Amino acid sequence: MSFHLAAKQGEVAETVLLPGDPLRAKYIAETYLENPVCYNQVRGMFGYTGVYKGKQISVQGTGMGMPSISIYITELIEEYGVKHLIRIGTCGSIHPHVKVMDLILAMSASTNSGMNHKRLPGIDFAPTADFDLLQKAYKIALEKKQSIQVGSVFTSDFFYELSSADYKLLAKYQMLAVEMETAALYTIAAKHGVKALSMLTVSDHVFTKEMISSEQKEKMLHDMFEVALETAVSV
Ligand SMILES: O=P(O)(O)O[C@H]1O[C@H](CO)[C@@H](O)[C@H]1O
Ligand SMILES: O=c1cc[nH]c(=O)[nH]1
Repeated sequence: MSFHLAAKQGEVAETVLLPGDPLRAKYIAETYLENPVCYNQVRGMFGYTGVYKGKQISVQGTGMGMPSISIYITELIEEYGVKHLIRIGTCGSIHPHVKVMDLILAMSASTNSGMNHKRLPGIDFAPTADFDLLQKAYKIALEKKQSIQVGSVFTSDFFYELSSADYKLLAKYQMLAVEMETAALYTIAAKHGVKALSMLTVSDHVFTKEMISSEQKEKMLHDMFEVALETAVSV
């Protein structure tokens, strides 16, 4: 057991999918994995391990925001030896070229969080995806004819406080979308020399206020889960 995870040694796979919503973790395990075993229910943050196409895969909820995901991925890496971490999240488009329902593969993540200034004093660290995972996921998403965007995202501590002017400035610098965890994932993966990728379904557009319907969301999340699972078995 670690502080926030009830798994015993050997119960977590080397490759873990990471949705923010713990119920999404439960859904993925029960829908896509053979013989799923729930290893964590502490704080309702479900974690499961099962088999996909012959390979052990885990799926672990992370909660929302950098502090929450930081706790889970630190314990997954340090206590359970996880080597590949693939976030499967949602995000809001801030860019004219990025439509709702697109799949974003986040090459890098800027942030307004102060965590990395504390971690790396005097440095503006550039949290970056693992290239091997990124190119594998890109190839798989292309084969599945998904509408893919590859680029930089913005990881925000705020869901509500940013203004239109803030979002416009981010878009001017070619940030495609906002979400709340990727910068922490990439930073902590880099610290431990393990591989990480964040893939994000665009659930809404910050400027147009367009949102995907629940049926569209189900389909788009399904498409993203398949890309994530295929990527997971390819590493
Ligand atoms: O859908 P998830 O993975 O939770 O990701 C996004 O949704 C949450 C906000 O609603 C934040 O966690 C944000 O990053
Ligand atoms: O963090 C998020 C996630 C989805 N949509 C947003 O606008 N922000």
